[in-house]
Amino acid sequence: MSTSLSSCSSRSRSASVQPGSPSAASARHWNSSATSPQLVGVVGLEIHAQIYASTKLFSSSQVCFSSPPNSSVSFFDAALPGTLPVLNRRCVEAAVMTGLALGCTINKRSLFDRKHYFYADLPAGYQITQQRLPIAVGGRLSYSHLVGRKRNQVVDKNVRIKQIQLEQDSGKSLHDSYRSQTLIDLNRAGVGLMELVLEPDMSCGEEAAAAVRELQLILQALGTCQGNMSEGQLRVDANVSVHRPGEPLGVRTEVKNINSARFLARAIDYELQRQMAVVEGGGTVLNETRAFDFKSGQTVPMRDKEGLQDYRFMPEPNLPPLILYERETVPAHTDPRQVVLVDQLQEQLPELPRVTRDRLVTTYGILPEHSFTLVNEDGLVDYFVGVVQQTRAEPKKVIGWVLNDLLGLLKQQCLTVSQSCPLGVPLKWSLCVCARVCVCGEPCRQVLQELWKGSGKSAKHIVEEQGLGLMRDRSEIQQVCRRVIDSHPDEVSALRAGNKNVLNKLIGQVRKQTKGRADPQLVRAILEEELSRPPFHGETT
Ligand SMILES: Nc1ncnc2c1ncn2[C@@H]1O[C@H](COP(=O)(O)OP(=O)(O)OP(=O)(O)O)[C@@H](O)[C@H]1O
Ligand SMILES: [Mg+2]
Ligand SMILES: [Mg+2]
Repeated sequence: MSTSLSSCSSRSRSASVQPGSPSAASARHWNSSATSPQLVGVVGLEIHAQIYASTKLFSSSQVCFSSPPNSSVSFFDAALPGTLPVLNRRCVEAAVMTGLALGCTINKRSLFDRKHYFYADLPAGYQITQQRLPIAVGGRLSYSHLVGRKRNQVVDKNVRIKQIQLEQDSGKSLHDSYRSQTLIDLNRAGVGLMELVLEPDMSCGEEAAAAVRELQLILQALGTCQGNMSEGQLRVDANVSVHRPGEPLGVRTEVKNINSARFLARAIDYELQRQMAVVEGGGTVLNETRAFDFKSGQTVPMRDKEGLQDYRFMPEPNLPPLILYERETVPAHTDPRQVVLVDQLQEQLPELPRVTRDRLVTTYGILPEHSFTLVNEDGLVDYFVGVVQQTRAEPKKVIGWVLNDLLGLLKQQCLTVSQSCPLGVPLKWSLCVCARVCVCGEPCRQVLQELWKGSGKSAKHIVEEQGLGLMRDRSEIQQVCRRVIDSHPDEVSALRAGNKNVLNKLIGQVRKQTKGRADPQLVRAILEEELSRPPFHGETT
């Protein structure tokens, strides 16, 4: 196979080129030795985001992930004859907010349609969706991914959004292999979904995973979807094809219902490899629906979706067109409860993750890659900002402490910052104490570990009890500095020869020998002072 998928950066559309334009795709990828260009991957996603609402899209049944099977099913959800849909205002607002945040045009008039298919967990035999005229069109999802050996170079990319449509979720089929039965749970039937259809602007699994992670953050910031992929709140269908740049797009396969960003990347890259092998072997790719088997890491054809689907779309006769307004266009005497105002929702949009990251970098001078980690972890931005404000410690020190020590502990316990409440409050105070007393490093880690055990002792108490406070005694530190200088002759000569970077190594040694307690600023000052003196006779020059 002539194309490697180890990295998509060489084959992906770069930040400076308008995504999706044929010229962008044909501008590179030519194999200098070959007469025809190499095959490249094309990826387009359909993302189903479950709307964060207390009730379903067209009924008043509760939405609850963990309720007992079939305990939240209204007559309408079960498709009993004579029942009618009543549109949930909250779902409409969520779709409008999502569209606005992604720069879409909001259609002031949109329509509902029936999409028919036969499946046991779809009792009506059709799903209500928005095929002809969806609520939002156009728009763009900007995302970044970190590349480079240390993953510290930020590459910005864009993917165009074709449309966002409101639709119903289906029920769930639960397969009981022991009894050879399939059981149906209709709790999910009729839950509000936003289907976001993305244009085929991506070229590999890594890009698709980064785009989905960014969308997840945006939806969470908006509060329109909780975005928990493992609970199925965000499910992705990956459309994948290969072609030679300059030629029409290849036949796509659709890998259905992927519920983790990591699996999404793996499924797409596997599927690209598979299709490239087919095309290079002279075969043709079939337009089929496939599933990802995470155990084998392979995609396999789905038996139930063989052949071309005819959904027999028709207008939904029980729902009038959905009309949205701006404040100025609301007709007189309209019931305000029946009105969704687009301009009002626009004003209510919160700060989006991209803006938060930029703000963290400019306000606190932290590295861009650190701003990504802060924003990616639920509750960590507020935590970081709170600690900086309360301690007035240098943000660069706080970020080191938060990312290295706090996150390490949280990961061990499989917790997020928000979940660590009620520990959150004492933790914040412990950070304050640590920032004042011992700045960062090993002593802070010890304090945190003690607090985590829940002994009830305060951070200050632990610092005093274990003698973890910052060491500020000049003569004590000077002695350690001298010992370190004497035992590192090569480093000292390198420093004296002008290699200033070596100083950090010596500072590190002093901190190590004092178990991280020596005040780093004092250590630096003493080392510089000691090393500025002319060497004694016999000492390395
Ligand atoms: N050649 C291609 N290669 C990869 N992706 C493609 C290609 N052509 C279209 N796509 C992607 O396929 C998706 C099509 O989604 P859309 O909802 O319009 O139709 P569908 O998949 O036929 O319908 P359904 O909603 O029933 O799955 C889009 O995300 C689009 O970007
Ligand atoms: Mg679709
Ligand atoms: Mg599809």
